[in-house]
Amino acid sequence: SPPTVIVFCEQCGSGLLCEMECHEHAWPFLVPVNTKQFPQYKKVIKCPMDLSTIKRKLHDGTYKCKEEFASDVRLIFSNCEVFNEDDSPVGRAGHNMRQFFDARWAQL
Ligand SMILES: Cc1ncccc1N[C@H]1CCCS(=O)(=O)C1
Repeated sequence: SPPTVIVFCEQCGSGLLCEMECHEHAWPFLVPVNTKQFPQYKKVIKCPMDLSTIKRKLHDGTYKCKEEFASDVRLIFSNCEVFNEDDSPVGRAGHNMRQFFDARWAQL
């Protein structure tokens, strides 16, 4: 990736990812959803995404631009809205984390 993207990934992406990983409401999104625990998930959610996968992609230099990083983050939250009721622990965590991300992203 071009230097600007590398700088973003190292300085902002990884920092923002860290802030999300340690966020109080990140617990549902830290690792891929366990499809043995949630057998329907694989069928319903065509593009699973989670924070550990984004971390690996960031580290591997997969993101060509910071918007690609942002769209994977937002994919976590859109998947969450598809599978979880708004008024559920995971559903509420998803809304909370999306609001956190949107606010931090706007500050970059
Ligand atoms: C993000 C998500 N969407 C749908 C179902 C489950 C999850 N996350 C799980 C992660 C492990 C703990 S849990 O099993 O309570 C919730």
